Amino acid sequence: MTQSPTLVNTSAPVIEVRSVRKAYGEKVAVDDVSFAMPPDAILGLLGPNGAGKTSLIRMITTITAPDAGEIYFQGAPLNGYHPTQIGYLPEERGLYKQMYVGEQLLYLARLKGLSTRDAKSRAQEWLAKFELDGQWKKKVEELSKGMQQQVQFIATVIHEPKLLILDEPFSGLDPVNATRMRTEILRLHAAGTAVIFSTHRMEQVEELCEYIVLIDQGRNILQGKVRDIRRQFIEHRYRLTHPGDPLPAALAQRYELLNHTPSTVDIQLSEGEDGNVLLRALLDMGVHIQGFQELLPSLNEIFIKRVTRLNA
Ligand SMILES: Nc1ncnc2c1ncn2[C@@H]1O[C@H](COP(=O)(O)OP(=O)(O)OP(=O)(O)O)[C@@H](O)[C@H]1O
Repeated sequence: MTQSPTLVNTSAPVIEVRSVRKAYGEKVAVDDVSFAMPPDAILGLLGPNGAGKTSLIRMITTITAPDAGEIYFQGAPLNGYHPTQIGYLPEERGLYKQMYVGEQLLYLARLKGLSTRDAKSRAQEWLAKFELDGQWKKKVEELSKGMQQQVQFIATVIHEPKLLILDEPFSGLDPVNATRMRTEILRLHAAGTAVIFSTHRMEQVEELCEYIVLIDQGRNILQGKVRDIRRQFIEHRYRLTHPGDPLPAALAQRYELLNHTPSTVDIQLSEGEDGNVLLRALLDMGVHIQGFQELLPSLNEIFIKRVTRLNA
């Protein structure tokens, strides 16, 4: 039964997961996971296959309940009202293939508490945004896979949820439609919607997410701001871009050089050595510097490093 909203604390984390555990028989899928998601954040929920991400999302959306621990939504214990504040696009798409697109959107929007009138006008508006306005009377099975995905995205956002949970939202979309969906997600976020974004595509996470939670084998192994995490994994490496002339021999004698290309080389410093001192040394050696940049590890490198280290 849907419960009425409890007191909403808009400065509280939109979702707070406290020591949550979930097992399926002997298999512990989520093991003592805790994190708090700042209001209006875009948070990347990451982890290798089988890490427990879907199990966690299913608890946040109240599809299943934790065996232990608590989940809070805007400061209140998760209850039957909260699903109306959440939009979830699961990785397995789940539209009724035989239903007409318009009818389906109205049905799903009504389930989320919209009046028929609002549901209809919003469905028409959203379909027009995705250039699907001619599809109202088509059966879902008559649409391409990418179009079905866009219709399901519309069903996920039509009730203007406070929290959007998107599992691989861009998979199967061509670049134009992926860009269109990304624009709509960012527009919703700018209007105050918090987003949990689950994907294996790290470049998308770097582009969209300010925060990440990384889970592996059911446990939360890394969390925080992407910027801070990248700094934590800093490797004291600098990329020099030069015109392609041979580099002075003294450079290779003094420093470890990596990843040569005709016009770049990465220079490894040891811990405690200063990038500014390196820059000065390059100038003193007469190197023609076209570019000089500290290399921060990518999320992909951090993911592989953390996950393989723990599984070794
Ligand atoms: N209904 C279930 N019954 C038994 N085991 C399950 C069930 N659902 C998930 N599991 C197991 O729990 C673990 C976590 O699965 P989950 O689907 O949450 O991972 P995931 O991080 O979403 O993986 P992926 O990235 O591959 O989608 C896996 O070992 C999986 O086999």
